[in-house]
Amino acid sequence: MLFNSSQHAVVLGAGSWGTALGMVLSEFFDKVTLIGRCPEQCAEINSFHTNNNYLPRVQLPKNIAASVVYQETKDAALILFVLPTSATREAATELATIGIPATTPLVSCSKGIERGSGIRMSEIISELLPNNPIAVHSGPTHAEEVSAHLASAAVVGSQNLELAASLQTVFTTSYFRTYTSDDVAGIELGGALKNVFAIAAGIISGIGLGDNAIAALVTRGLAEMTRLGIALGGRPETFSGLSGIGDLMVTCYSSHSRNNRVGKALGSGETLEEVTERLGMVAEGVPNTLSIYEAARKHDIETPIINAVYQILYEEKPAQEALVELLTRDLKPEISQ
Ligand SMILES: NC(=O)C1=CN([C@@H]2O[C@H](COP(=O)(O)OP(=O)(O)OC[C@H]3O[C@@H](n4cnc5c(N)ncnc54)[C@H](O)[C@@H]3O)[C@@H](O)[C@H]2O)C=CC1
Ligand SMILES: O=C(CO)COP(=O)(O)O
Repeated sequence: MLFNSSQHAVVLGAGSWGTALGMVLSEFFDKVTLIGRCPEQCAEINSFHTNNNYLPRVQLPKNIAASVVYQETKDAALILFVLPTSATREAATELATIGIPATTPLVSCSKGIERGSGIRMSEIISELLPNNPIAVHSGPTHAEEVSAHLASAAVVGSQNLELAASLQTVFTTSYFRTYTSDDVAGIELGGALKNVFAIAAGIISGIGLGDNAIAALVTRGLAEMTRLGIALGGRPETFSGLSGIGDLMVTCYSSHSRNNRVGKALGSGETLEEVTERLGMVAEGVPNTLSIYEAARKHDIETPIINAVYQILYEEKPAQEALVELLTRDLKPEISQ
């Protein structure tokens, strides 16, 4: 076991998921520090043990503190990246500049791939901090439910098996169960790709279609996720697991999903600018529709649902028109790669 309870864990990101994961870690570690950006929000966490903008009505454990000072990472036994994917490179650069010990394990918990390079978050972190042990954590886990101690399961992935097993213990409580895997790419890609299908599910609700359409989307979305995910380096079986179909289902069906809410508002006629401004939190599917669409073109993979979401978000194609185009594509057998 690589960790003991007297150590200090640091979570980069004091938003909804950083706070909920901090709560999970606080059951193992004596001290957990959330690194945020806003001094007032950190003061609220330290004084009142609440984070009302992100998790209203949740009382945080007393051993969770918050700070805007990245230097707090220097004595951490474990550092989690729970930031919007657009902030991962900047945060990893900051840790490299501070000079954190090369032995500190780093865990990426964000869901997306980088625009331009098309690389995964753990690859960005390893590029900037090449000697630190690296892992990823993902699954069907909305912060609102985890912070309310509603039962959830996730998966931690690392090629370092001792690290994966140690993190499994740290990430397990009476309400949160964590499995292990060594398919780091597959885990990250499932989490990234499902965001686009969750926007599509929201659009379907927004334009007034029913349960049949969502079931078709989830099923064909899984086929598309698996096809593209394999091309980008994941293993097929991982997409049938918690970080694949598990996360796809929760975000396509749950009203907690920010991506789903973005899609629903778009389907109801709001503009992308209006809905993202109102949300006030990150919906990774919005930037990731661009990065994932570009990755699919680069690898020449057929992705009709991703293409439709891209056209609705970025080419002003009316959702109804995109839907008819999807339904009237060339006919084919159900099982085909
Ligand atoms: N909310 C959820 O239920 C889940 C979210 N995730 C993933 O976790 C990641 C973070 O999402 P949320 O916490 O939900 O987002 P959020 O929008 O609730 O919070 C993000 C936080 O990061 C802060 N931030 C941005 N740049 C920063 C920087 N450079 N340094 C420090 N803080 C910075 C923002 O100010 C904000 O407080 C995303 O990739 C998301 O897909 C994964 C599983 C569940
Ligand atoms: O990844 C998530 C749940 O597993 C969060 O999804 P949303 O960003 O759509 O809320």
